[in-house]
Amino acid sequence: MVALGFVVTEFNASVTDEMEGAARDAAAERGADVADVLRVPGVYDSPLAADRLARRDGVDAVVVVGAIVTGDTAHDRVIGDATAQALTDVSLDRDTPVTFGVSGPGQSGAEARERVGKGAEAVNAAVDMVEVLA
Ligand SMILES: Nc1c(NC[C@H](O)[C@H](O)[C@H](O)CO)[nH]c(=O)[nH]c1=O
Ligand SMILES: CC(=O)[C@@H](O)COP(=O)(O)O
Repeated sequence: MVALGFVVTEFNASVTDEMEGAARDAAAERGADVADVLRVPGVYDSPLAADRLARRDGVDAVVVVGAIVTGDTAHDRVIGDATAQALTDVSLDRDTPVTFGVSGPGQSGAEARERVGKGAEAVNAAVDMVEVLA
């Protein structure tokens, strides 16, 4: 059975709670175990938590769940770009799949609600990657 670590972000929690629920459903459908969950304040804070999970014995892949919404500045893009790169680095450094269940940037809160399936997509990608690399 594939063991997943989840990093779930609390910023925009009304959206990320739903994303986590869909991600858990997807894990159950794929027969994967959610072995560990770390909750962090926001997407920007997720790489260190992902790194910790990727180091843990028994975690085959890490799924990051979050939603970045647009404010008045380019802050959302800074968060998205920096985090995507950092999570890629964690995956390559730890030789462990780290999948990106993060919606945005460039979306409103309402648009984020239309994308709550991103967490489930990331679970499917994580299980696929573990199987491909086995
Ligand atoms: N604006 C969003 C954030 N901002 C918070 C950062 O992710 C981070 O927690 C803070 O800068 C402290 O390090 N986070 C999201 O997940 N989504 C956003 O839209
Ligand atoms: C992207 C956000 O939701 C927020 O943290 C930043 O908003 P702003 O660009 O208005 O500072």
